[in-house]
Amino acid sequence: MPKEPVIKVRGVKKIFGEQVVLDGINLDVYEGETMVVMGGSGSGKSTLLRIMIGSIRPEEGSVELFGKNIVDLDESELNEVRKKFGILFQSGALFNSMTIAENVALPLQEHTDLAPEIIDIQVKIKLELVGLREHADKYPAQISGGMNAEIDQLMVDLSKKLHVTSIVVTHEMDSAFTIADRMAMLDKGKMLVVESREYFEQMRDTPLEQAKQMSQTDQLIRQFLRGDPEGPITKRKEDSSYEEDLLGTGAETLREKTPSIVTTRAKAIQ
Ligand SMILES: Nc1ncnc2c1ncn2[C@@H]1O[C@H](COP(=O)(O)OP(=O)(O)OP(=O)(O)O)[C@@H](O)[C@H]1O
Repeated sequence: MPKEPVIKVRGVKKIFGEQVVLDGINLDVYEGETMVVMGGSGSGKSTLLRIMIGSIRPEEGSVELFGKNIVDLDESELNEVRKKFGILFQSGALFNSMTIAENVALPLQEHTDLAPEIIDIQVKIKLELVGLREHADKYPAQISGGMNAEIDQLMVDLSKKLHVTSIVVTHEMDSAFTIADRMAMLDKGKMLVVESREYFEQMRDTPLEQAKQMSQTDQLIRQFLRGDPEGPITKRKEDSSYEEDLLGTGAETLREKTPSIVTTRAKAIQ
């Protein structure tokens, strides 16, 4: 594995309103590896991903993609960098009124000067790579059913064949363990741990008696991976007030604001 990462996140901090959603995040992703980002609901996974693709800017820190800090780029410079990577949404994000082949051709038509016959060939190659060449003229709705289970294997195959670098956010643990080379776990806006898949497998498979000797962090990771009802995550929830549990770190802020909201409403009623 080369020393320099293709994606280098350093000291990223993101604040929404008064809530610190990401706090000093560091992450390196190396060429050809699949990095799975995990974490509880609201831990900041989507926000981190959105910062990494330049769709939102952090208050602090840098994100280097292919050696370029994208945090300082303007929209047209960002679009140049964006040509080097793809974004796949859970829902597919395909144009439903266009065939599969037309969907794949679109970015090539929009962003390159390639002749139509070259684009045709490229589309066929791309579809063959993902096992969809025979479905080229179908519409997205005609092929979506039953494809989900194949996506994991597809990612593993493509990563091997093309040496693609991937960052995946998922809640599905089976999927995470199938595709990941390394995994990163976010917890309440902080990067808890970035480790090999084997490390996380070891955490997940540690028997309860042995797990009791582990650090709080390892026990938290173990509970998260196993989805166990008991453990440090549950304890933390039980120890927090209902308000904190409901509103997270924003609870304090909202509490401060509540009187003014109430006042405004009262005034409106009068
Ligand atoms: N545009 C926004 N404005 C205000 N708060 C936001 C915004 N986007 C995200 N947040 C808040 O930031 C926190 C982290 O959200 P984020 O969506 O990154 O979490 P997540 O780990 O992806 O969660 P999930 O697994 O539920 O999708 C949450 O408290 C969320 O409410």
